Amino acid sequence: MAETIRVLVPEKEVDKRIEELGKKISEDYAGKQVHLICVLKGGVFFMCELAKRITVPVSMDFMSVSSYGAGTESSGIVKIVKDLDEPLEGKDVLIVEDIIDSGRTLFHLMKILKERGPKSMHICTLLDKPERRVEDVKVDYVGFNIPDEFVVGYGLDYAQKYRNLPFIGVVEGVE
Ligand SMILES: O=P(O)(O)OC[C@H]1O[C@H](OP(=O)(O)OP(=O)(O)O)[C@H](O)[C@@H]1O
Ligand code: HPA
Repeated sequence: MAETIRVLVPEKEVDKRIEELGKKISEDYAGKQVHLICVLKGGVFFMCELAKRITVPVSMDFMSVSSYGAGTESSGIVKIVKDLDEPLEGKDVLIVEDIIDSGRTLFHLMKILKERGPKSMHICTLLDKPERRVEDVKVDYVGFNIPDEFVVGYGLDYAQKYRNLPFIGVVEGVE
């Protein structure tokens, strides 16, 4: 059977939720500058849309990480493939992710970034799969809690495809 995509969260709902998150973040960071960190590649679509809806001053940086594999299951111990350009010292940092699944990536990434002396560090994710959590990470802003299904769109890929879909979909018809 050919793979197909079933819509899980339509574009309008995603847009509306990002608007709400932008408003809440703008309230919570009133009087401050928020330093957004995008975890590439998946986080890029969400971060751009979110940043447009934040009304306090915003700065942005990007990093790319890969997990050290341990057999078939990723260990989540992250290796920095592309580091941030700017130091984090004294900044109010908000890490922006497309999805938190096992929590391993963020658990290890937070440890590395906290050592760089940010004034504060919080997490914002478009999607959260709480059922899949292995590492305990405190997530401050969540777009949608979703069931344990493999999703694509809005930055998320299946074999590097579908990142450009403007909605969240579930891949069907694959083994
Ligand atoms: O909570 P976890 O189980 O660690 O999974 C979440 C991580 O997996 C995805 O990245 P991926 O490695 O697929 O890279 P990509 O963003 O470049 O697609 C996602 O963007 C998170 O970084
Ligand atoms: O459901 C998912 N889809 C795409 N990438 C992912 N990385 C962790 N979970 C997912």
